Amino acid sequence: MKIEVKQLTKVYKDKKALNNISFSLEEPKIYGLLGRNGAGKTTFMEILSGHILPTNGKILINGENPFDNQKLTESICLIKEGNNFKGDLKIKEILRIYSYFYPTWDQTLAEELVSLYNLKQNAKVKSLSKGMESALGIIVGLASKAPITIFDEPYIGLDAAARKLFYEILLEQYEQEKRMIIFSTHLIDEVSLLFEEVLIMQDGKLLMKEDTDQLRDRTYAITGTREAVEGFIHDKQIISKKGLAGMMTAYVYGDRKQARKNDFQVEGIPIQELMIHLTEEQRGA
Ligand SMILES: Nc1ncnc2c1ncn2[C@@H]1O[C@H](COP(=O)(O)OP(=O)(O)OP(=O)(O)O)[C@@H](O)[C@H]1O
Repeated sequence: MKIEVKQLTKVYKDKKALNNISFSLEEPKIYGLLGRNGAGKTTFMEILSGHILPTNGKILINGENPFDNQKLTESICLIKEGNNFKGDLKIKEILRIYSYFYPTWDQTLAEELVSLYNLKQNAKVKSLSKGMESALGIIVGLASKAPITIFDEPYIGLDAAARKLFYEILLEQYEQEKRMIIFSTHLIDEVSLLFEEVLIMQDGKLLMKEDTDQLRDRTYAITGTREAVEGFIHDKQIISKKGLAGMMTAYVYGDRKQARKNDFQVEGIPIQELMIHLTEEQRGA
């Protein structure tokens, strides 16, 4: 699948939720779509899924507009934070409905996951706890095997063990058959190892789109005495710096070999930290 985002803008009354963004996604990868509250992530995913129209610009999937386009929407599965399913339906009915909708649906996987998550096929959605309802969303997203599967903060109420199970199955399924998975979450530390590429949004703009390994290679954290670190970073591009009791840690762009030569303590920067500091840097600018 090829997703082309061209000068995409969405305005709600006086709020520009998306502000003229352009990029493309071509490979079956696990993409992390990150950003602070209100950055525009959900709006982007809703347009991509063909649920809402942009104000200006467009998204093309394999050259076509996803809005009102069943041929395309049966290749896209969006699992939202909540309210994915009608309350009066039973779990087994939901699985049946989705099996009709998605040509790639895997009923065996769906049933396996229903029992792994201890759900009852005859239970109605309205009788489920928040976590159970999230589990059902995850099951549908995984079993859809849709070539574009989108999870928008899909696990409200799910405990840590249930989330871990989700990551494991997601990865296992992805390894068996690669597809485009777009994953938006605020629990970045937990999932960042799954991401092959990250997209960071800020105030309706795309701040960064980069391969995770490359991002890890071109950023690092150094710690040392304040004087030594200040001396080292004065000609470097800095993401942030923080001093405490005569010591300092700085997040830096560049090749970490030079820092190693200087006997600093050198480490990678967790993606969550990067996201926080990049979006702060931008806000302050
Ligand atoms: N239906 C709507 N009507 C009016 N404003 C909206 C609507 N949907 C979103 N917005 C506004 O557009 C902006 C982007 O919202 P969006 O939900 O896309 O952000 P987000 O990155 O998904 O945020 P979060 O991480 O909090 O879910 C916000 O300022 C939000 O208030």
